[in-house]
Amino acid sequence: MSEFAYKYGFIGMGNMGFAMLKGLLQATPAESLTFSARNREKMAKVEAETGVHPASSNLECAKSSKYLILAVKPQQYDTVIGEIREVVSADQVILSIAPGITIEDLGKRFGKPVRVVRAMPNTPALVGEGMTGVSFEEDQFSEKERADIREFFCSFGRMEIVGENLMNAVVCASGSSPAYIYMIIEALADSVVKYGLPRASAYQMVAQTVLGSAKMVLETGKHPGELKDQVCSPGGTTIAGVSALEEYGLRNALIKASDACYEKCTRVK
Ligand SMILES: NC(=O)C1=CN([C@@H]2O[C@H](COP(=O)(O)OP(=O)(O)OC[C@H]3O[C@@H](n4cnc5c(N)ncnc54)[C@H](OP(=O)(O)O)[C@@H]3O)[C@@H](O)[C@H]2O)C=CC1
Ligand SMILES: O=C(O)[C@@H]1CCC=N1
Repeated sequence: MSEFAYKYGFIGMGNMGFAMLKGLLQATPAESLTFSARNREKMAKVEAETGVHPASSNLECAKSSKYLILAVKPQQYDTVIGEIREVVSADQVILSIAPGITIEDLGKRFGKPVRVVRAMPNTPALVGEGMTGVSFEEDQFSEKERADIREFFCSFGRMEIVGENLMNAVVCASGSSPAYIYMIIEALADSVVKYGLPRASAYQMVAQTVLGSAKMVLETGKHPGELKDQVCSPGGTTIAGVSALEEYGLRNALIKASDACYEKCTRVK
């Protein structure tokens, strides 16, 4: 019997905490989960929607959870750690999802031996299609804990273990990039509303196309360039569009987005 009342405890229940919680609930009973945040009204709403009981405080959440997920903004880390430091023990596992905060840095902030898993999930976790890059020192965790860590992240999508030196790149690849994809969906929809397609149809057609195209990459294993070529009939409509995208710098715009995102990761405090 575990000494902890809950298997997973979330501190912070905003966009990312809630997305992970909802995904997790597909595979985990509500009774094994808890959470804390600041706003009592919002917490009551989450409880009503999910059946997950909130803890009375961050301290209570930290004390009672085997796996403690820090789902607050990086700027809140020191406040939260200050509140929970005394009750966190090396028997627990801290899951940190903030960009730019290293495992070593987190250890220093706790000022005592803690075991940390550093991860970068994304909001599609809400619909079970998350993508999480995960980094941890394997030998610090038991076989059961490693299985639990995998089960946690897989409950709301795919996960891949990466070296910690690649975590900033993961932020660019999957943590932040859903925002870019939504911008592309919005812009592409605008571009066809211009030609008379009703807005609702435009979002549905474009979003389903993004979903289908992503599935093609994941399930055929073909190079994205090859899949693109299959759409481009010689002298056809698509190559005319592709040519315009090259002229206006789509590829370079995305590369520059990752440069800016990566650079920002190195400056998170
Ligand atoms: N949003 C995203 O796409 C992704 C975010 N992340 C990371 O996840 C973390 C959370 O981000 P996100 O969910 O977007 O942020 P939100 O602002 O949506 O949520 C933050 C949550 O933290 C709570 N909170 C703030 N201060 C405290 C405190 N002192 N004690 C307890 N709870 C507190 C807030 O509670 P209340 O509302 O009650 O004030 C809120 O529930 C960040 O580190 C972020 O970088 C990682 C990957 C993707
Ligand atoms: O924008 C941010 O800082 C967070 C981290 C990744 C996605 N959202």
